[in-house]
Amino acid sequence: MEKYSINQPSVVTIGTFDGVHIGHQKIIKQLVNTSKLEGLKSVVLTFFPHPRMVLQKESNIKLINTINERYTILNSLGLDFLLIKTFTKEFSRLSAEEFVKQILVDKLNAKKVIIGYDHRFGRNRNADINNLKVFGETYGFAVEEIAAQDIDDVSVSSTKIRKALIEGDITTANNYLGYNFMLNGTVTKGKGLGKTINFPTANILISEDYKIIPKQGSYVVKSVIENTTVYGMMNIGVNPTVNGNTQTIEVHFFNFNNDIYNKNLQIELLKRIRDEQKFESVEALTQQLKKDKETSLQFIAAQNA
Ligand SMILES: Cc1cc2nc3c(=O)[nH]c(=O)nc-3n(C[C@H](O)[C@H](O)[C@H](O)COP(=O)(O)O)c2cc1C
Ligand SMILES: Nc1ncnc2c1ncn2[C@@H]1O[C@H](COP(=O)(O)OP(=O)(O)O)[C@@H](O)[C@H]1O
Repeated sequence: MEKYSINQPSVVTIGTFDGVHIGHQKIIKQLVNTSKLEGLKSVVLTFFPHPRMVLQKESNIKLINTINERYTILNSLGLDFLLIKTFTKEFSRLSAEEFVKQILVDKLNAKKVIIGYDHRFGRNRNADINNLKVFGETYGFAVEEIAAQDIDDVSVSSTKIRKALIEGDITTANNYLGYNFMLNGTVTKGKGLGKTINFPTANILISEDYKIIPKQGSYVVKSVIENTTVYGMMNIGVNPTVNGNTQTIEVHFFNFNNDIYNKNLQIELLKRIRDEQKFESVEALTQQLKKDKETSLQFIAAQNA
C-alpha cells in the first residue's frame, strides 16, 4: 500500500481484523453505511504481519486467517478500498500524531474515522479515542465511536475464536465467525495407503506456518472442486495406527474419484466428529472410517434438510 493514496474524501476504519468475525463484520457494515450516507469512500486499513508477529516474535501467535483469506473475506464486504499496510518495527515507532498525519490524513484523505471505544494506536499504543478526537480537530476529520455496548452485544473476539479452534470446538468458532472456518492448501502425495483401504485421502499442505490448525481429530468438511460442492471427512493427526510421527491433514471426499494432486483446495470445517485414535490394526481403522462416514453423511443430510 506504500504507493497508495486516495484522492477522494474517505471514511476509514483501522484494525487487525484477524478472523473478520461477526463483530468485525458489524463495524464494517457501519463503515459502509456511513460511506453511503455521507458520500465518502469506505476504506479499511489493516496490518500484516500481525503486530505480535513483529514485536513479540517469541509469542509465536497463530492466526485464524492467512493474509490471503483475510483479504478475500474483507473484499467481499463491499468496501471501496482495502489497504494492507506492512507492519514493521519502524512503522510501530511512529508516534500517534505521525500515524494520523502521514497515513490517515496524507495517504487516506480521512474525513471520518470509525473506531471502537477501546482502540489504542501509535508508538507503545499510547493514544486512545480521545487523542484521536483532538487530532481530528487539528487535521479536519470527525471520529465516530463504536460504543462498548455495541461491541459487548456481540461479545466475540479473535482470542475466543482461537481458543475454540485449539479446543476443536468448530461449532463455536463458526458461530462467532459467521462463516465456516477454512484451511487452504495444496494436495501432496502421501504414503499411498488410503487407496488400498478404499479411503483415498488428499493430503493437504498448508504453507503459512502462522495459520492455526484446529485440535487433532476428525471433522466433517466441505469443499468446492472444479465448481462442484463436495463433502468429506478430514483427519488432523499423526496417524498413530501406522506409527506416523508427523502431523498431517488429510481429507477423504465422498462420491469422488478424481486425481487432485497439486491442486489448491479450500476446505471448510463443519463439525468435529471424534479424537484421533491408535487402532490395533488397519482393519479396525477401516471399520471406524466406515462409521465416521455414516456419522458425517447424517450430519450433512440434517444440515441440508
Ligand atoms: C476422517 C478420517 C479419520 C481418521 N482417523 C484416524 C485415526 O483415528 N487414527 C489413525 O491412525 N488414522 C486415522 N485416519 C487415517 C490416516 O489419517 C490416513 O488416512 C491413512 O493412514 C492413509 O494415509 P496416506 O493417505 O498417507 O496413505 C483417518 C483418516 C480419515 C480420513
Ligand atoms: N474420494 C477421494 N478423496 C480424496 N482423494 C481422492 C479421492 N479419490 C481420488 N483421490 C485422489 O487420491 C489421492 C489419495 O490417495 P491415497 O492412496 O490416499 O494416496 P496418498 O497417500 O498419496 O494421499 C488424492 O490426493 C487424490 O488425488
